[in-house]
Amino acid sequence: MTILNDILTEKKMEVSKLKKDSFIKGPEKKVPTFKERVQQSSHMNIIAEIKRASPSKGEIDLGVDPIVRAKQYEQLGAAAISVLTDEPFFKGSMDDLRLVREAVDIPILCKDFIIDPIQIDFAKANGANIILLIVAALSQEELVELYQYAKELNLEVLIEVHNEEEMKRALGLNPEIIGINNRNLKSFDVSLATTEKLAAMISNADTIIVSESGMKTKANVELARDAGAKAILVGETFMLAEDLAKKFQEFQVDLT
Ligand SMILES: O=P(O)(O)OC[C@@H](O)[C@@H](O)c1c[nH]c2ccccc12
Repeated sequence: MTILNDILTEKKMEVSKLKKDSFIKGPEKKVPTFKERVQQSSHMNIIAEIKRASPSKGEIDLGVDPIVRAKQYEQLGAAAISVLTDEPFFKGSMDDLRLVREAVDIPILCKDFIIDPIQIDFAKANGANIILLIVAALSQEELVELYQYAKELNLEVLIEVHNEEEMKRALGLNPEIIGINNRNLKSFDVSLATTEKLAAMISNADTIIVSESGMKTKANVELARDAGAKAILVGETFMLAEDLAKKFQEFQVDLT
């Protein structure tokens, strides 16, 4: 059993308990899209993550105040904020997402393992603007269905891939945003060569490439940029940074 299988088993149980008519909808906020933010910026676009814990790292910062942290990220110029909402493995919650929604006016990514449309409704009700679809967790049919459903709800979709086969499947949707995860979900090993290898498969210059996971140094970010990434997704390094502002600025490398 891989960790992804464990997570998906748990997720199925969670989904079976969700009921559409029980959602309390927060007020809708008009914020720019992630795509617009990327198109208007000349430096590396940062999706800054609120990550309390993870299966690979264990506890990172269980007690983080999501409101304070989200405001910091926004002030530092984040293009978007990623909020992990999975509870069993990442210690996040939809409450975190809702609090962040109230605190900031930039797009928010609901970072979870989505396997059912009801989770997309739930994410939207709590203020998400972007959802994550992990190709490795879905059949092609499920991927297409969930992608279209999210689009109908006016959400942006980050389609995440780890290998060539998944990239081919993702490209079949002609998506606007593709996330390349540098972390191998089975071994947890991180290799930025994944971004280099998979970004080369994308021929549509309008596709926004997000290099995800394992960004630790400015050189890592430059490598992702040189491979074609216009955005990076950063969790651990920001959560553990002694000087967040300094780290953040270091990662906002020039794209031109
Ligand atoms: O903490 P890191 O190494 O900077 O990684 C952030 C993000 O890419 C990672 O949290 C992530 C990428 N894809 C995911 C899917 C589910 C949960 C988590 C993730």
